Amino acid sequence: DALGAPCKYVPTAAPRCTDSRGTAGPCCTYSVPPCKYVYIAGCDLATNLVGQPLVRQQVMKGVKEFLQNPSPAKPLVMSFHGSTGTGKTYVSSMLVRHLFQGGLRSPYVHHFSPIVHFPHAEHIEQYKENLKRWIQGNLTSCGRSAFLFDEMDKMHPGLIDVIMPFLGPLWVVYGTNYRKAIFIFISNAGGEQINEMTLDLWRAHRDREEISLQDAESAISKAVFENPQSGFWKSGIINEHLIDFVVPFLPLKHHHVKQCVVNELVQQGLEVRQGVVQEVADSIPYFPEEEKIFSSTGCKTVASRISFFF
Ligand SMILES: Nc1ncnc2c1ncn2[C@@H]1O[C@H](COP(=O)(O)OP(=O)(O)OP(=O)(O)O)[C@@H](O)[C@H]1O
Repeated sequence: DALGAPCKYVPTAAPRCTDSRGTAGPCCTYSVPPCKYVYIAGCDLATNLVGQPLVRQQVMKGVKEFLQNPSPAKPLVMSFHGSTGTGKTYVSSMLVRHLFQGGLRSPYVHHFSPIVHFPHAEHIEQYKENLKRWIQGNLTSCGRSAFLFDEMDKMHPGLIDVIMPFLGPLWVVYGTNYRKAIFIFISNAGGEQINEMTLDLWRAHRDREEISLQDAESAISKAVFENPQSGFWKSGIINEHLIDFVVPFLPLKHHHVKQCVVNELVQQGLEVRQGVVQEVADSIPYFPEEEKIFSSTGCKTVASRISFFF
C-alpha cells in the first residue's frame, strides 16, 4: 500500500540488529537490509495495530527515512502520546522486536521507567550523571542502540534534558556514533487534549482520523511543555525541536476494542466466539458518560477480561 507494506512477510522473519563480534562492539549492524525491516514492521503494524492509522503513518515514515539512510544526520527521536491502553507500549515493543534480537531483552535496548529508575526527587543530580554516562557508554559500544523512556509524565522535570546532547544534529559526542540511535518517549501527557479533539470531531460528525497532525502536535507540545508535573516541563528537548515525530494515539472505539479481543483470542490460541468478543468489549467503560463512544482504558484490560469470560 502507500506505506509500502503489503503483507507478504510473517513478522517472525524480521531482520535483527546483531553484532558481528558477538558481543557489544562499536557497530551493531543489521543482519538484513533495513528496507526489509521497514517492510515487515509496516506489515506487523498494518495487521495488528488497531485504529491508529496516524500512528502507523508517522512511525513508518520516521523509521523508513531513518533506517534507509546509512548516515543519518541525527538520531531518530519519537514521542508517543495518548491516553491509557491506546497502544504506545505495544508499538514501541513491536518496533524493537523487529529490529533487535531478543526485542526488549536485547542488550542494545534500554528501557527507563521513572518509578523504577529515578524514584527519588532528591537524587536528581545523581540520576542525571548516571543517565548521561549510561547513554554515552552504550552508544560507544553500539551506535544502533534504542532508548525507551516510559511514563515521561512521571519523570522529574529537568532530568531528561541531560540527554539533549545526544538528540540533536549539531553536538559531537564520541564522533558521529550517536546519530544512529533511536529514542522513544512514551507518555499519557497530551492524551486528554487528543481525546477532546477526537470527541469534538465526533460531535461534528467527522471522522476521528481527520485530526491533523499539526493540531495534535501543537496541543500535545503545549500540554507537556506547560505542565509543571511533566517530565518535559520547560524542556530544551521541546524548545529546541529535537523530537522528530510527535505521535498522537487516538482513543479507541467499541469496534476497535472488539478487534483487540479477537487478536488476543487468536494469540492465546482460544476459539473466537462472537458472544465472548461482544461481552468483553461491552464490559469495558466508555466515555463520554452518556453516549459511550470511546474506550476509557483503550484495549488495556482486554487480556485480563478474556480470562474472566472464559
Ligand atoms: N491500538 C491497539 N491495537 C492493538 N492492540 C492494542 C492497541 N492498543 C492497546 N492494545 C492492546 O492493549 C495492551 C495494552 O496496551 P499498551 O500497553 O500499548 O497501552 P499504552 O498506550 O502503553 O497504555 P499506558 O499509557 O497505560 O501505558 C497491548 O499489549 C495490546 O495487546
